[in-house]
Amino acid sequence: MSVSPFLVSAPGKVIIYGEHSAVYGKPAIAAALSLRAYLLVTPSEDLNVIRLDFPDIELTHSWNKDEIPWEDIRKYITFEDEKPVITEELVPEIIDSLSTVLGNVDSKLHYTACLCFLYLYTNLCNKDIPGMRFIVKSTLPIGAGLGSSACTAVCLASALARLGKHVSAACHTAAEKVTKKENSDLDFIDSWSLMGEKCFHGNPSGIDNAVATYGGAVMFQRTTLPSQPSVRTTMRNFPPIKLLLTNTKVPRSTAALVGNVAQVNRAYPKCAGSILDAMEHLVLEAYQIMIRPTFGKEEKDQLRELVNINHGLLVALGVSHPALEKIKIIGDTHNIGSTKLTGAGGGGCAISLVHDDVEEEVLQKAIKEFENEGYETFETSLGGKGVGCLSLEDVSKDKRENVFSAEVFSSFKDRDEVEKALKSEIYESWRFW
Ligand SMILES: Nc1ncnc2c1ncn2[C@@H]1O[C@H](COP(=O)(O)OP(=O)(O)O)[C@@H](O)[C@H]1O
Ligand SMILES: C[C@@](O)(CCOP(=O)(O)O)CC(=O)O
Ligand SMILES: [Mg+2]
Repeated sequence: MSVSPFLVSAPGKVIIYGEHSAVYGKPAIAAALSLRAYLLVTPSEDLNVIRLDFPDIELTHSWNKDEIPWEDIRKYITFEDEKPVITEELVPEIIDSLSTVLGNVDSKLHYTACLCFLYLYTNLCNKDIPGMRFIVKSTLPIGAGLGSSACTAVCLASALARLGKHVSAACHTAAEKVTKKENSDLDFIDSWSLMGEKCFHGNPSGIDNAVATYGGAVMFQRTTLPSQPSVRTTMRNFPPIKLLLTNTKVPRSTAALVGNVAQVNRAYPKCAGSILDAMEHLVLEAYQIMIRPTFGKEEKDQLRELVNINHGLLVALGVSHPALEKIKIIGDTHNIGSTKLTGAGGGGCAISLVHDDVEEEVLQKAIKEFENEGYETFETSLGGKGVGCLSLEDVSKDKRENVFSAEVFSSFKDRDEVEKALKSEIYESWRFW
C-alpha cells in the first residue's frame, strides 16, 4: 500500500470575549485568524519508520512502527462502523502504554507533543499504514493565546483521520459556499482534535479546536454535563470590526493559567463564581449586539465597553501580566480603542478594537511604542476557512515537486515564505470538508 503526500492546514483563533469562563461552561465568542498551521505528510524513506519534525519547537523524533504497543492499546478502543469511538476523557491505560515508547523523550514540551501525536496516531491509524513523515510549520506565534496548540491538534487529527480512512475526501474549494448543516467529517476531526488539546492543556473548553476545525466566527458553549455535545452558534454576519493584535512575546502556558484559575475558583468559589457569571452575561450581551441587523457606531461603542469590562474581569481572575497592562496603557493613552488580553493571558497577545475615526498617524504612534517595548503587532483578518487539505491530484504536475517536498517545506524561513508558497500561489487548489 502506498500513500501519496498531502498537506493539511488549520487556522488559529482570536477569542473576542469569554476566555477562561469558557472552561466553566459559559459561552465565549471567537473567530478564525488568517494565520495558520500547516502539516506536510510524506512517505518515510523507511516505510517502517514514523518520523515527526516539529521545527517550531525544535523536535525531531522517530519510532519504528513495531515499537508501538498496538495490541495493548487496541484493547481500550471501541469501534463503530470501523471508526474509533471518542471517549469523554483521555484513556489513562493508553497514556500508560504510550509512556513505554516515550521514555527517551526528555523535555516536557517534547513529551507533550509526542504524546499528542501518538495518542491520535494509535487511535486513528493502524500498524498496516506505511510509515510517514509528519512536518508541522505554523505561521502563528506559539504559546501566545492564538490557539497554536489547537490548530496543531486539528492538523494532526485531520491528517491521521485521512490516513486511517475515517473521513471522506475534502472536496469544496474556498470559493464554494457549503450549505450543509451536518458535517460528520468535520465533527469527527473536531472531536479527535479535542483529545489532542487535552494532551496539550489538560482541561480545554473545546472552543479553540472548534474554530480551527469549522473556521468562521462562533459563539461556543461547552456543556457541563458529561456526554452532551458543546453548542456552536455560527455567526455568519460577523460585524466588521477593526482589530489590532499585539504580542507581548512573554511566554506562558495555557495549562498553567487554566490551573491558576481553577485554584482561585477552589479558594473563593462564590467570588470567582460571580466573576464567571459576569463573563457569561457580558458574552450574551455582546452576542446580541453583534447580531443586530443595524450595526453602527452605537453597537461598536458598546462592544468596546464590553472589551474593557472583560479585561477587568480577567485581571480579577489573575491572568493578566504587566506587559499586557502596558499594551492597555499605551492603547488607552493614545485613545486608539479598547484593549483586552486574549487567550489564556499571563503574557501572549492582546487585542484592541480600534475606533473607526482614529487617525492613522496616531495608530502608527501607538504601534511604534509597542515595538519599542519589544512587542509585535499583527495585521490579520478574521473569520477565514477552517481545516483544509491539499492533495497531489489538486496541484498541477509542474508544481507538485515543490509543494509536497519535505526539503522545500522544511526550508521556509518565515511566515511570509510559508504563506506565499502554500496559500497565495495555490489557494484555489486547497479543498475543504
Ligand atoms: N507548530 C507547532 N509544532 C509543534 N507543537 C506545537 C506547535 N504549535 C503549538 N504547539 C504545541 O502547543 C503548545 C502551546 O500551546 P498553548 O500553551 O495552548 O498556547 P497557544 O495555543 O495559545 O499557542 C506548545 O508548547 C506545543 O506543545
Ligand atoms: C483560556 C482558554 O479559554 C483559551 C486558551 O487559549 P490559548 O491556548 O491561550 O490560545 C482555555 C480554553 O478555552 O480551553
Ligand atoms: Mg492553546
